[in-house]
Amino acid sequence: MTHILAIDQGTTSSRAILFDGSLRVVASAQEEFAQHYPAPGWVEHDPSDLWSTVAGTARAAIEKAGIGADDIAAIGITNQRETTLIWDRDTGQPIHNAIVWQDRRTADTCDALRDAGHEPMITARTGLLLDPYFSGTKVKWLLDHVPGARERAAQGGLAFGTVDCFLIWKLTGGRVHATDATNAARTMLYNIADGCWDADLCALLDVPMAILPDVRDCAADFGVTRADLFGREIPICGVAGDQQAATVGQACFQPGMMKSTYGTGCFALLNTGTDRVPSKNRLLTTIAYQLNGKPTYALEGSIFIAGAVVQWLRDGLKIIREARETQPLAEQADPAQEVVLVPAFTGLGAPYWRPECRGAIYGLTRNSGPAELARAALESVGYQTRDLLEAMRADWGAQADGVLRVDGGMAASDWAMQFLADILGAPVDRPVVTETTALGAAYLAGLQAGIYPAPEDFAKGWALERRFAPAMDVAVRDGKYARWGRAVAATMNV
Ligand SMILES: Nc1ncnc2c1ncn2[C@@H]1O[C@H](COP(=O)(O)OP(=O)(O)O)[C@@H](O)[C@H]1O
Ligand SMILES: O=P(O)(O)OC[C@H](O)CO
Repeated sequence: MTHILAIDQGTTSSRAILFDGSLRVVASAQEEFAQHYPAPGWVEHDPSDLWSTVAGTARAAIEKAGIGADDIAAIGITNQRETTLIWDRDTGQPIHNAIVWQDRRTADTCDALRDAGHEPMITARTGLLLDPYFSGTKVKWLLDHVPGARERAAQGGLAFGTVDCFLIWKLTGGRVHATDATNAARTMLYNIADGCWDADLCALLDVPMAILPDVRDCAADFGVTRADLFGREIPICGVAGDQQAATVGQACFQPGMMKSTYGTGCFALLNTGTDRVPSKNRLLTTIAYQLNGKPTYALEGSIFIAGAVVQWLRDGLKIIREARETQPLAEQADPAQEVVLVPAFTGLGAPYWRPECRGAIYGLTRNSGPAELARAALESVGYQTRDLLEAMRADWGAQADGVLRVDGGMAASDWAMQFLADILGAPVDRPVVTETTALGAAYLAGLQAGIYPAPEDFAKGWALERRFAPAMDVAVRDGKYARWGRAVAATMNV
């Protein structure tokens, strides 16, 4: 029993990756699933798609590896965060589609809570800002809108969970209703200072506490799978939200260490140790991981559009066929043109939090073409990251170690990573293993199962593939960043 199965349930696909006893990838499988947009700004997932792609990819990875369930010591789960499900405890049937983190349907509820003066209390207790992004208002929406849900919840017949919690329920055949502290921290119902569900917040959002799951450490006992799923009961030993799992996978265990993951969006986390740092610059305060009952905190900056801007070049503008074509295009771009793209396609996230904002392009000339747009798209990801790091520096001073560890699909772009280092004026480190999210989940499970070493020793195994050192002239960097700042300000004023 020397392998760990990591389940990574993401926004657009589910992945299963098998790691061996030395944390090497042995086999993996991935499956995309449908996105549902029932109304403008609404995003849903069919819970049966989440479950079938997880079960299917897990079985496929095991088969590819040519091992048996007996060789798997434990399962680690990592997941898209905040996405909200409610199901019937008796039948296991979800009462509605999952409401996805990107969904904006509860914007009015958030506005009403803000107008009533509740935001400072919510932020002080949860570390979050009032935004439809988080689960709390989505739970309220489901209970308010699904016929009979409130009555059934009052009788104790319903269970709420984020995706990890739903998968644990399904994997254990309804025997375990539990989540981990990192996922609980994204619900807007969990008090990160006291480490418990907050009765006042639940009352404010009209959420009966009987529907809430048990909250456990990231490396803990989450029960065993149904024997019929993989041929044997396998213990579930590790759980963390995907950005927190990436923080673990990047071995950012020391205060001051930072990672940024470039997938569809970009999420940067700065480890602040045992300090629960309140942000004065509209970042989130969250739990990076929780081991042995002790939370380690982080400041988080969340950007909703990163790799998605490259998808837009491909699927919207159709000026590239594949994401990697952005690199040669950016290299060809006319240095004299200063095209700036503000990719606020779904509003602006941290540190602006302007859900109503929409994207804009500045500085077009008759000579502007695909090359200049591709460069502006890649640059926009660097600028947005600098916005986050400026806010982190302001919140936490010079204690940050100044090096940014990167991962995610877009970290494959050398051009984007070099620009990132240039515009940050700081080194950007890309590790050998960029599947850090699954690695983090596997590590947490293996730690609990006793087959992986303590965090200090795991951190020694982190290997650098390439460091991108800043090479841009300081005056050029400052000029470009100032121009970005003016472009964002103009976009917010439209
Ligand atoms: N070589 C590349 N250059 C630029 N962007 C890339 C490159 N490779 C992948 N991407 C972008 O990375 C994203 C995919 O990363 P991934 O980590 O798989 O995302 P997610 O888990 O959010 O689906 C896509 O948005 C894609 O446009
Ligand atoms: O599924 P991803 O990788 O897009 O990550 C989504 C985040 O967890 C949302 O907070």
